[in-house]
Amino acid sequence: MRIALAGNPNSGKTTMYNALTGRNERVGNWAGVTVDKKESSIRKGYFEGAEELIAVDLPGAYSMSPFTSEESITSSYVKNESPDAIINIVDATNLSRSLFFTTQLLELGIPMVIALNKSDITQKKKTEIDIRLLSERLGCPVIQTVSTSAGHEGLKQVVSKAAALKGCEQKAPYVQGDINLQNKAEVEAADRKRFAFVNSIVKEVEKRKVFTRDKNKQDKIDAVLTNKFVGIPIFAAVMFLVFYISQSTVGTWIADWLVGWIETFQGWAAGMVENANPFLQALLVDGIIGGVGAVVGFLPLVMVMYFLIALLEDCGYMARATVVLDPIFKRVGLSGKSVIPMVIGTGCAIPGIMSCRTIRNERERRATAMLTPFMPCGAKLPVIALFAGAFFADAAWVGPTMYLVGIVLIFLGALLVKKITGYKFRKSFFIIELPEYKVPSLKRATLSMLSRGKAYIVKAGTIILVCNTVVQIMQSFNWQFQVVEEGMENTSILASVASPFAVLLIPLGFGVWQLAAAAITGFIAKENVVGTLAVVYGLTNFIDTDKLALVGGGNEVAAVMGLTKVAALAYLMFNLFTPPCFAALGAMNSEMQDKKWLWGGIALQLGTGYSVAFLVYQIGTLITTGSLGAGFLPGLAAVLAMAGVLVVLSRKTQKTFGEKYSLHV
Ligand SMILES: Nc1nc2c(ncn2[C@@H]2O[C@H](COP(=O)(O)OP(=O)(O)OP(=O)(O)O)[C@@H](O)[C@H]2O)c(=O)[nH]1
Ligand SMILES: [Mg+2]
Repeated sequence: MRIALAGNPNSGKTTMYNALTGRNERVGNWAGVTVDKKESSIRKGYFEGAEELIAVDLPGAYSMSPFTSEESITSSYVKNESPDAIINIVDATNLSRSLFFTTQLLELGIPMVIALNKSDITQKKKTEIDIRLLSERLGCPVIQTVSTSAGHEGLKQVVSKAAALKGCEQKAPYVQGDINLQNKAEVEAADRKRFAFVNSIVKEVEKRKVFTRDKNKQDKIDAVLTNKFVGIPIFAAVMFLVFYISQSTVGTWIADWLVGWIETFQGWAAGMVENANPFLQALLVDGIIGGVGAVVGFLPLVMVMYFLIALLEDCGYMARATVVLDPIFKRVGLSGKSVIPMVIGTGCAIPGIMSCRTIRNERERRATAMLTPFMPCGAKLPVIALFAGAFFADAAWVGPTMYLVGIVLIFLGALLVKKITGYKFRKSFFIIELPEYKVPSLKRATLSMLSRGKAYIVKAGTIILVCNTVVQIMQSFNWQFQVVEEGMENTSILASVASPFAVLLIPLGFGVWQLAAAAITGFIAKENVVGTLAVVYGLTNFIDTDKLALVGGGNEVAAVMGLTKVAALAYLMFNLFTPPCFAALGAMNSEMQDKKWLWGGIALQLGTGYSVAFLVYQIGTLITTGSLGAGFLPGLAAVLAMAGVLVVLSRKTQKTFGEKYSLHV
């Protein structure tokens, strides 16, 4: 039999689901973590009886009349697929809000048990709830539970009660008469009546120690953290700390330590296969062990960051941060929650895009998924470092400028998306609900870190590995499948594939096949850019292709590439702000679930990268030399054509929306 877990957001449904089934679905200390239906069978320890029980975890909902897409998953599931029983998870700390949905569920006539969850918190706060009376008033069993402690007696009782109820009839305590659901006033009046009914029950059954000191303290902290003026500086400081710990101290210590070990191991392995076949040596020592080394050097930074972010999520801070940032993000058509994908995206765009899940509004979610890759990810750092080292004497402004440009592009891109999708005619419902503060759980943070880190490791281990091999072959062989000799790099397969693209890049200041080739391998994975440049320019003496770093000779590297500073900057930005990598596009695809949005996103990224590089190169060249760079006119034509498409698209939207929303008298 099938048992649905339904209730308000953040009431602990997924926590209970994980406890009952032994699964490991994502939980988080805020509303709207689960967005899909999930099902799995309940472990035997929780009930007696031979029949298989299947638990169905649903997204949280405040009401049966849905106004977000996740809520409609929930209401249509319980209405149309009639589960055999419902466990209604009620957040005991927020009884009156929860029971609104409860009374609606009870009207469906599906046997139901109420799990009065988070009862550990109510106990601590000395809030008393008269379970017996509540159960009597609602006409359904009520059981206290604590989902966070697996094996809790309450969980067993809830499951066996739900199983025993199959086929039983329960009488709904409140029935809403027939109303016209299209009529807003009627619906509101009915909702108000229901609230009055619910409040009358709550008054009877609940005795709060009016505002405990604890609650006051929380409110005071919230007043500061979500304050209009200090909230943002606090957020900036917290983020600075996260980056400082993960990128400059703890993360780098772990990385250095690991890389040291790998290098020792690499040396040892090289000694072992000294006399073996050179192909085997190359494959094992440089290919596999070296490749692992490159990932290991960067993974700890990402993992430490994800761990810290998970702690911030779990203790309740991130929910406050999204509230502070929401007014800013809303202006450009994003959600306060968009900040989380963007922060995560500075590690790797894939988990970043995947964390868009918790954004409830579909448009905001898709727009965020499309824009997150503009945040320079960890794989782009070696590219930035190479260009900063070779062309700008390691100037400190290069790195931060790239992040700043990324943020500006996100906002501009969001405005564009808003214009084209007619966003301004749509309301964004950001339900400001602040979860309780709590001591973050190290276990949950570790799990969250691992699941996000896994996305990166899988990418490194599959797509990148395969594509890298292909690129290696393309750059080492010519079309006759003979090994390309040094100095003859322009006869390789890669060169012939890249050359036609190079023509398109002339207006950007870098129309040569080598740079085009590196940009193309960069689409596969940004880690490749540095390695490909080293190979196609014969710079392997100056660039360590394992560590993807410049090892002295910055000026020589610059001389061999033959780029002006301005063109180098344009090339760097082109690599950073064109589509990220194949794997991230895959993540975008699965998050957006709409081909139009996916291609729109890719086009936006391509157009942005191209236009930014064009502007940087042409304007920079004009300033530094007094005349425009090569290919100005064709480049301008291309950029204007793209701008033209955007104008036409947004005009079209304005028109259709204008018609749709015009007032007919
Ligand atoms: N103290 C306490 N915390 C709990 C309990 N159950 C869940 N939580 C916490 O409540 C938060 C929300 O849990 P989730 O399981 O993600 O909630 P959900 O109902 O699935 O939320 P949505 O998916 O957003 O609808 C998490 O931080 C949990 O650790 C409980 O019994 N006691
Ligand atoms: Mg959930």
